[in-house]
Amino acid sequence: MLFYFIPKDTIVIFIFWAVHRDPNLWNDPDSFRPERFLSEGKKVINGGKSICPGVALALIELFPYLVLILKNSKKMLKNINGEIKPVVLNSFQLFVSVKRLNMLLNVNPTLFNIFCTCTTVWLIKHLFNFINRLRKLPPGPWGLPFVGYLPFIKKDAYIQMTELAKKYGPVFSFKCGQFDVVVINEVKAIEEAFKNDHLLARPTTSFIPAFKRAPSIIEMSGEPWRQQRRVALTILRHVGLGKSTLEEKMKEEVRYFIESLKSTHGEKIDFSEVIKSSVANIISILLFGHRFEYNDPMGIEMCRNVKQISDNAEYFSRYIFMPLITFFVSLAAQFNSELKKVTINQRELEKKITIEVAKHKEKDSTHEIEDYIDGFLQEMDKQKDSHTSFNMDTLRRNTADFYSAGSDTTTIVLNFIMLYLITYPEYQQKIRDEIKQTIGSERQPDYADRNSLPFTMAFIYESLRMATIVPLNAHRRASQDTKIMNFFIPKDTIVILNFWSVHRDPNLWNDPLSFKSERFLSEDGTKVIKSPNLMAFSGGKRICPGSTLAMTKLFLYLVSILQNFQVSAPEGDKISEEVKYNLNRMLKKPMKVHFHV
Ligand code: HEM
Repeated sequence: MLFYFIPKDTIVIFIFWAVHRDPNLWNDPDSFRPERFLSEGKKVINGGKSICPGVALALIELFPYLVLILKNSKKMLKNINGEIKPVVLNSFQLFVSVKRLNMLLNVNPTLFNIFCTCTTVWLIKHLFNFINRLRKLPPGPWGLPFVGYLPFIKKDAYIQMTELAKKYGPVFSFKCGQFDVVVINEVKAIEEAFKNDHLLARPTTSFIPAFKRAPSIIEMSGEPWRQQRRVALTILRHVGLGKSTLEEKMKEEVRYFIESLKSTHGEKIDFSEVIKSSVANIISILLFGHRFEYNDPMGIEMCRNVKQISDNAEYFSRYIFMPLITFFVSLAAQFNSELKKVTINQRELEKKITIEVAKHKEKDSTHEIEDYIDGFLQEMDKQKDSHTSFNMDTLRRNTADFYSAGSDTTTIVLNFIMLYLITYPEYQQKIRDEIKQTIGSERQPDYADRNSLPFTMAFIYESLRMATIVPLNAHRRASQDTKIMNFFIPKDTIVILNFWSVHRDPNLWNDPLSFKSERFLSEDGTKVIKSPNLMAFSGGKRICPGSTLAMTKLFLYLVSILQNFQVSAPEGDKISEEVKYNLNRMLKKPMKVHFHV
C-alpha cells in the first residue's frame, strides 16, 4: 500500500480521526458544520469490504431518535439560560433527553419508562440478530428494513437469481419479508442439496392463504409428508402407475385425442385448449377411476379451474415470503383480483372433488381399490388416531394437487414441444423419419419404443431443458441448521434450488441458449444419453413423484402426433415465443396450429 510493505498477520489500525480532522480534506475541520455534507461533502463512515454491517440499521435507529428529540428540543435546550446551545449527546444524555421529552409530552412516567426500555431492548435484540445473521449466512444483496429484498424481486426471478449467483457465488442469501432465503445455484451445490435430509421441508405458508389450515401433500413437511407420500405412491402403483394396465388406458386416451385432431381437417386450432382435457383425463383415471368425455361440463370446468389457478398465481412468488401478513392478504383477497380468482377456482375444483369422493363412499365396502380416492378412504379407516393427517380435508386437497400437478405441467411442456417442432422443422422431419423406420404408420406406439427412438427422446430432453418450466423449484425449508458447500443455512431458512442456473450453464452445455437435441445423443447418434445435469423433475427424496408418468405422456403424445400429422403454424402467422412466469414458466399466448395428415 503506497509502496510500503505490510507483512502477513501484521495488525493494521486505521486512524479515522486523522482523516476527519485533516485540513486538506475539510475546510475548518474543528467546526461543526453539517452544510459540508450538503453538496460536495466527504463520507465519514468507513468503506470497503469490512464496512460495519450495522450501518443501515444504525442510521435507521438514529434518525427517528434525532427527529423525535429535535421536534421538541427548542424548549429543552433553551431551558438552561434562554438561548439555544450546541450540545453533544452521549447515550446516557440521550436517555435523559428522552426522559425530558416524556415530561414535555406529559405521559405517565412509568408507562413511558416501560415503553422506552422495551423499545431499546427490542432495538438491541434486533441489531444483535441482524449482525449475527449477517455473520453466519452466505453473502448476498442488501434489502430494506422489514421487507428485505422483497420489493426488488423481479417478475423473471429465475433470471435475476442466476445473475445474482454470478456476483455472490453459487450459494447466496437475502432477507425477504420475515424470512432468510438461501438460493442454491450450479450443479454441484444443488446435487449436495438433493442429498441433504434437512432440506426436505416446505415453507410453513400455504399456496393460497384461505387454505392454510389443511396443508396438502405438496405443502406438508416432516412425518405427515413422509406418510402421505409413501401411501400415495403405494396406492397409485397399485392402481397402475408404471404398469402396462395404465399404459393401455393412456394409449386409448391418446387415440381419442388423435381422432379429435383428425376431425379438424387441417383447420387451425388452439393447441393448448384441445390438449389439456386429454392430458387431464390420464390423471383422472388414476385419481377418480374414469376419464371425462371432452364435452363433459364437469371435466371442462375442472380443466378451466386449473388453468385459472395457474394463470393467476403470479402474486404467490411474493406472498410466500410474508406469511406474517397472511390475515391481511386473505382480507386483500376481496380486492386483489388475481388472488380472488385463485381462491375461487381452487374452491370450485375441490367442490367437484368432494362430489367424486361422495360417489366413492357409496361403493360397497368390500370393493377392490380402483383409484387414489378408494385407497385413501381405506387408509382413513385404518388410521383412527385423531391427529392423523388422513382425513377428508387432506384427501380433497391432495386430490386437487395431484390433478393440477398431473395435468397442468405436462400440458405446459407439450405446448413448448409444439413450439419447438414448428420452430425447428428439420427436427420434426427427423423424428418423423425415425418413427417411420421403427414403428411405421399403423401400429400405435408403446413407451417401450423409446429404446429404438433415440432422436425423439433426445428432442424431449432438450425441450425439458430449454423450457425449464419449474425454474426455481417448489420452495423448500431447512428443518434444522445445516450446511451446503460449507455455507451455514439456519433452521427455517427458505431454500430455493435454481434449476435455471444449471440448465443455462455454459460449463455444462455447449451453446446453452440454442435448441440442440444432439447434445443428448452419443457421438454416433445411436444412443440417447440422459444427462444428470437435466433437473426438470428436481431430485433426491422429494423428486416429482409423477416424473415417469409425465415422460410416458410426453413420449406417447409426441410420437402419436408426428406419426399422424405434419405440424405447422398457419400461413403468415409467427408463433410467439414469449413466456410468463407464475408458479411455472409457460408460453404467454395461445398457440394456433395446423395439423396436416
Ligand atoms: C413435465 C411434467 C412435470 C414436471 C416438469 C414436474 C416437476 C416437478 C417439480 C420440479 C417438483 C418439485 C419437487 C421438489 O420439491 O424438489 C414437483 C413436485 C410434484 N409433482 Fe411434478 N412435475 C411434472 C409432472 C407431474 C405429474 C404428471 C404428476 C402427477 C402424478 C406430478 C405430481 C407432483 C407432486 C404431487 C409433487 C409434490 C411432491 C412432494 O412435495 O413430495 N408432477 N414436480
